[in-house]
Amino acid sequence: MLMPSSARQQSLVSLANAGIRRQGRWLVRGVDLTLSRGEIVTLIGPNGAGKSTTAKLAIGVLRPDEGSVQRADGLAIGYVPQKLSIDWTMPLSVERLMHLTGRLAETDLAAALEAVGIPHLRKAEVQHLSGGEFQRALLARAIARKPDLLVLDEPVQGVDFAGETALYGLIGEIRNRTGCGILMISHDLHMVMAGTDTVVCLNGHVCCRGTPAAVSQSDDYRKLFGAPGAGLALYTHRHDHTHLPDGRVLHRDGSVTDHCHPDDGHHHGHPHAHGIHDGHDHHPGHDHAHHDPRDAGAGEAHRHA
Ligand SMILES: Nc1ncnc2c1ncn2[C@@H]1O[C@H](COP(=O)(O)OP(=O)(O)OP(=O)(O)O)[C@@H](O)[C@H]1O
Repeated sequence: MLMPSSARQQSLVSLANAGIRRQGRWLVRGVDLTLSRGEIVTLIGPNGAGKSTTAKLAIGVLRPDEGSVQRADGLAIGYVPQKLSIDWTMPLSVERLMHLTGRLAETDLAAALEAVGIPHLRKAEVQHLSGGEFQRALLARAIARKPDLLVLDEPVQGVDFAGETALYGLIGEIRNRTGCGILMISHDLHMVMAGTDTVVCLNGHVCCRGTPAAVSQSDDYRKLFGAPGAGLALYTHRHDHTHLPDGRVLHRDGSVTDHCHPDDGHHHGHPHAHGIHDGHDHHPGHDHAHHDPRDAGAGEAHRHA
């Protein structure tokens, strides 16, 4: 599934004026959306805006009552739903969770757990996993079948800010490595991963769309979320250095120092991103106090031990 450059623009799924009506009410209507190989599209919108419904339309769980949905022939889909119907009173290992949606070859199961960084949790009980570990297990299950299209409904739910960054990094890596297209759902723009190509803001209909930065500036987005969108600086800033596992810092010019430089674009009061582009790894001794990025002028305070 490596991505030849010619295949990059291949459309995987396309919704045209799609709508779903239930009990006399349109849950979503007039949705136009195209997702290509190698692309990350994130649906945002308030509760009940129709994000999950739109994702279900895209993967074919729901058929449109209006408009059309086209999928590439033989499209393999990996889906991580928002909610799972699991009997939490029954013991369930990660390995069995992986097989629940269909028997997996041993090599694919092992490779998927390795890819999401939890091979050691193979026999662990799902009930005992942390939020981040559980999301990784679900991601492993979805990628084990080598999907062309990965649909992730709130993949960072129950995960703290640092875990969220790591998960988004992982999702970006999966996209880069496999070339799959990714349709993600988030509640709000501040949760959107840095590598998102297009944000589609839903509120029963498509209220606006564009790059994360463009959407943050749109009047429709601001009306809907009542936020100034200042937090989007968070997603556009790129680090020019990487924290090595031993705590030292590798700079873009190849030099290695014990600490960050004050002008590294990484310090107090500086709008700051963690994303798939920045190669920024967290490590002990690098403390972060995250402000709510929806606050105007929000940044991130760092304390380097
Ligand atoms: N089968 C159904 N019958 C009737 N109404 C439904 C059905 N499925 C969903 N809805 C309603 O459609 C609306 C959109 O639901 P959906 O789950 O797509 O929203 P969402 O944007 O994903 O919300 P959230 O952020 O809360 O997960 C909601 O008001 C929901 O109650």
